[in-house]
Parts: sequence; C-alpha cells; structure tokens
Amino acid sequence: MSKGRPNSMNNYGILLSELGFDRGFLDHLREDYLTPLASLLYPEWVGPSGLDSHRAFSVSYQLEGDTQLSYHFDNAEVTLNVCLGTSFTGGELSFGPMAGEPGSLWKQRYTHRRGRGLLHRGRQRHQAHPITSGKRVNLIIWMRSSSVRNRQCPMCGEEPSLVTCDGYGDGFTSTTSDRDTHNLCRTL
Ligand SMILES: O=C(O)CCC(=O)C(=O)O
Ligand SMILES: [Fe+2]
Repeated sequence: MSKGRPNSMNNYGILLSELGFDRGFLDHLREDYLTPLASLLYPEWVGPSGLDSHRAFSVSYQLEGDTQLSYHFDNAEVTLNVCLGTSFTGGELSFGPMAGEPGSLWKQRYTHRRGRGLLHRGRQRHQAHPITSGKRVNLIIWMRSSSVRNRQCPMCGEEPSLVTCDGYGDGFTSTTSDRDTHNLCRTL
C-alpha cells in the first residue's frame, strides 16, 4: 500500500484519506460540526463556500524521530488539532502573529492534553516545541475554504493556477469547469 507523508514538514504520521476515513467520517465531521463552529469563530476564513474540503493526518513525536515542528502556518483556512495521546512531557504549541503580519512574539503557549482539541486559524503562525519524554500523537485536520483560497493561494500568495488531481488536492475549485473539482495550485 502506498503511503504519503502527512505533510511536507512531518516525517512520522498517517494520511487519513489513505485509510478510507474521508467519506464516511471526516466529511460528516467537517460539514455538520466543524464548519458551523468555525463560521461563528472565524467567518472571514470560512467564506460563502464553507470549509468544503480537508487534509487530515496524524503527527507523531518522540525522542527517536520527529521531536518538534518549526514555526509555520498551515495550508488551511481553519485547523483542528486534537491530542490523541499517549503520555509525554514538553511538546507545547506556541502561537504568534498571522502570516504576513510583522513580529514574532509568541502570543499564547498551549499545553496539549489527551482528548482535547484546539481550533485555530490556519494562517496564525505556530510551532510545536520539542518533546522531552514519551510519545505524542495528534490528529490534525487542515480544513480548506475554496471561496477564500481561490482568490489567493495561501502558500504562493498568488491567484492559483490550477492542475486537476484526484481527491481534495489542496482544496481549490475551478471556476471554469462544470465539475466542482478540487485542485492543486501549480506553483506548490
Ligand atoms: O504538533 C502539533 O501540535 C502541531 C502540528 C501542526 O501544526 C501541523 O501539522 O500543521
Ligand atoms: Fe500547523
């Protein structure tokens, strides 16, 4: 079975679409629960299309492997980050300014607790601090709004130039095609 990396930053983890979780479970969770919640908190990032696609994966940290994640923003409009376990010390998440805003001062530092989830704007920059013992596994759902990202690709900063692909791709939709296709931005 082929296995992709969860994202371009983490080496250890699983893409949930490869396990068949999208249609039966994650689509429903995103459409019926997370989009209404995110619409209340971050209406400008949900937009008229709603959060209409996602990329979901697990990330795993332990001393032998990935221990931390450097400062970044997500290829997502809204992200859900749920700590699945197991037991660990360290590995807190710090948040700074939005991408494109000046400054690097940490605004908040969040300590993960097993079973608890955190919803945040994908473009708020963040960092996972080094784990100091144990193993931490988190479920990350990057949720995309085609109406927001079709105007400007969050990663290249341009109006996206699209190539079609299977599945949700990076969550763009083609306005010229009859089909509601989800596409990749060519420059990524
Ligand atoms: O490890 C974490 O808690 C954060 C992971 C993350 O930011 C990401 O995968 O985009
Ligand atoms: Fe992230």
